[in-house]
Amino acid sequence: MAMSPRVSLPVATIDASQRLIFETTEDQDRAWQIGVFYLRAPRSLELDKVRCFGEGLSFPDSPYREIPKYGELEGFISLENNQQTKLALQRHRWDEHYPPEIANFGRKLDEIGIGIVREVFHQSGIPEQHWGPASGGYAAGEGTAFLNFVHYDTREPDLGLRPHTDYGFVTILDATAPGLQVELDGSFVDVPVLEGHLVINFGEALNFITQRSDRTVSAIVHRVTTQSASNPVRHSIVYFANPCLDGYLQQYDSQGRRQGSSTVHRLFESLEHKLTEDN
Ligand SMILES: O=C(O)CCC(=O)C(=O)O
Ligand SMILES: [Fe+2]
Repeated sequence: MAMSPRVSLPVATIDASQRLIFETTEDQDRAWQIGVFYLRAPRSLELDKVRCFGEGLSFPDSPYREIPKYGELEGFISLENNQQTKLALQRHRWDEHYPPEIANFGRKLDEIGIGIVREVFHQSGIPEQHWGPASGGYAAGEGTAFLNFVHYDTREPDLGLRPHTDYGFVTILDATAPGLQVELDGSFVDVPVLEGHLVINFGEALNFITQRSDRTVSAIVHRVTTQSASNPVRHSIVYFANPCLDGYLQQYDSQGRRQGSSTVHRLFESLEHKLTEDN
């Protein structure tokens, strides 16, 4: 297979007060502009243990494969026309179906996700009283979130995951092997696994709610290359920070004036078709 160029991404950390810090303002500018960066993983996450849990799900006899489907988006799902197979659950079901340490891990990712979204709002100039309503509750600790455990079915010839942007605000990704690529200047480049770091990318809903503010973030197009049985096995832990799915998103400017809104359904529907339709 032809090698793709590798990208060098900005690196951020989360400080003790859950604020997102970049080494330089240029790094932060680039993260906002391209919509993706690395985040040093806080040690308290105990990623190794959570990775083990995810690996267990790829075995055919895993009891987690019996978790029922809740609608289209939750449960044990094999995505059509993609190799991606996943157990996906929204926050309000974590305690019912995940072991306590996994549900707690999800809540630690909630804190990170909220910290990142709040930093985006800080930079946007949107007055703080609007952050909750603008984000369908997410910035105020509501909204919803998915904690998904993903693997790639190498018996299928498809791409691991077709090119797409994520729907929500922020995606937090931990992957064990190469395969993720992002689109920069019209071509796909590899995002190497950086030990001890998560990959963060911004989604469409965050782009939408910052569009009329002082600082808009981009939602980056990304994909996962076709995984074959001879590749190192790619497992990933994916957390999606989302608005309440039945709610609204609001666009505010830095004067606190409402400039536009959308139902979450309307924004997400258009994106779903792009990912799974055969074309
Ligand atoms: O598995 C990965 O690395 C990427 C997953 C992803 O992009 C997604 O689920 O939206
Ligand atoms: Fe994605």
